[in-house]
Amino acid sequence: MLLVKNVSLTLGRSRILEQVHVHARPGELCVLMGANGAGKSTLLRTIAGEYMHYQGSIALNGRELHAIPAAEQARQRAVLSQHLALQLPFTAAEVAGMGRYVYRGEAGAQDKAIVTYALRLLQVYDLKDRAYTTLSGGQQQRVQMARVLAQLLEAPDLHATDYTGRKMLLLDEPVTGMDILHQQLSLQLAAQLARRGVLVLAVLHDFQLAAAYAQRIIMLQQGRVQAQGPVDEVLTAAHIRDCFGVEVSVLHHPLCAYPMVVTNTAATLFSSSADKAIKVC
Ligand SMILES: Nc1ncnc2c1ncn2[C@@H]1O[C@H](COP(=O)(O)OP(=O)(O)OP(=O)(O)O)[C@@H](O)[C@H]1O
Repeated sequence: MLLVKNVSLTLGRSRILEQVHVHARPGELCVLMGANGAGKSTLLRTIAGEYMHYQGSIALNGRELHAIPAAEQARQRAVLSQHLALQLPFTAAEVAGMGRYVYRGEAGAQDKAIVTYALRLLQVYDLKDRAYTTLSGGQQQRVQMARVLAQLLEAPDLHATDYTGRKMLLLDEPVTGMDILHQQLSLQLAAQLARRGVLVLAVLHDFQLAAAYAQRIIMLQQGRVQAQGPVDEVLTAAHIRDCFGVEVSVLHHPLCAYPMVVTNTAATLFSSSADKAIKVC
């Protein structure tokens, strides 16, 4: 269980998170949503132990983050950060293999089997010997997903282990740059991990993907939680208008049980004077 209670965070001179209160249970795929700059990545990074000067409380299974040694935290959770820049000429397999560093220095046979399994699941095994820097953006993102999967798994089989209460996966915009097939594949993997007891917290911008895969959505606005709860309760036209300033309709999906968010293109975002200014530019 992850319990974030009244967490506030200041970076530089700016208050980025304000009295944030969220919780997530093992086995849940929770999605963090909100406009650019709302504080999603900062919240994820704070939970990942990157900003330890937070005020309030962050507890994992009843233990305050401050009390969990960094090495233990690294074995409990895997983090996919936004905009990972790697300049050194590592191969794709070496990058995925970095996920195993938290367990031991030298990669043993089991580590190699897990890395191979993760690369195959993300369909990048055939790229394993390529220099990571020469891969396309979407391919790099799939290798990064393989890295966090390799960090999380205890066996080269997604279904072999029950991770309940032991593992947390933090994903910051995991499907950015991926094509539609690999977006679905990556989120299905995250959902499978959740079914094996992993607590998954993912930042997503796409309402459709959030509706399809989340059990709960947490919507942030200017560093505060604007809404959190089941998909149907949070993905409403009113919450989306408040958080994003966009008029949408929320419809019933004709085939699936989740809601469908469509933008109302008739509602213009520009006043006529702003419109003129754009044309002049
Ligand atoms: N190290 C920092 N120092 C000062 N301000 C920061 C720092 N990191 C982030 N911020 C500010 O905190 C706010 C929230 O940033 P954050 O990256 O968490 O937003 P986000 O919701 O993830 O946005 P996006 O959707 O654009 O990724 C932004 O205004 C950002 O400029």
